[in-house]
Amino acid sequence: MAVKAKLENVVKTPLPTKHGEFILHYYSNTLDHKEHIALVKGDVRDQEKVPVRIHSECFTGDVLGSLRCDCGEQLDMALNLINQKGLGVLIYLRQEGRGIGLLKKLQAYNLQDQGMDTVDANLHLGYQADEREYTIAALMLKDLNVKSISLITNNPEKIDGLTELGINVVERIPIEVKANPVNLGYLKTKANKMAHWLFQNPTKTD
Ligand SMILES: Nc1nc2c(ncn2[C@@H]2O[C@H](COP(=O)(O)OP(=O)(O)OP(=O)(O)O)[C@@H](O)[C@H]2O)c(=O)[nH]1
Ligand SMILES: [Zn+2]
Repeated sequence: MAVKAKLENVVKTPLPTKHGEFILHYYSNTLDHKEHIALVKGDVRDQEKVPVRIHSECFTGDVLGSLRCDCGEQLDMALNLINQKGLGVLIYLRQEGRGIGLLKKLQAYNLQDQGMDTVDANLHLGYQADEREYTIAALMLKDLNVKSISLITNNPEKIDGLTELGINVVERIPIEVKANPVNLGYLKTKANKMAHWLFQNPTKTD
């Protein structure tokens, strides 16, 4: 696929975090002009099977600790995993609400409180279940010169999307957090309607 967007690695700076030391790479781009970030651990250049997490922004989960979803815990888990391995990349993509934005996601939450699931709420608002795409993530991985990746995900669409964009995904690392009473229905919908690899270990179901 021909990608016309231009991406520039504008700033790199060390970032010590509670999960360990990373180098933060700030990117600008001509596709959506948003501030996408890569947190890089170790020298990933020309490496095979680099652990990569592509995290989609979730203000409510990542910043506020919302229990409605699994995003915040997945973010912590992914950074810990990459730190432990001493090598890897966490890409923080500004695709809030599976690409529909914060306002629409909050409206979707209200629809879910009226009985819709996370997929039907998106459809009701006039969107696809998932509006995300991964061109910018693929360009960032190309800029970082990783040869092949082990993608940290439960989402088959992410693997397909990146592969179509020319990223060599050679392995998957699961990232399943323990469900809580608030997000259990949401996670079951992701498993049943969005084909996420969740609840596959019988000891993890309710
Ligand atoms: N529209 C909408 N977006 C949501 C909802 N709950 C979480 N999100 C967003 O979903 C995105 C995260 O998607 P997930 O499906 O949890 O995870 P994923 O990144 O596709 O898959 P994994 O790699 O397996 O974690 C973030 O952008 C969240 O803001 C919801 O009910 N509706
Ligand atoms: Zn979330």
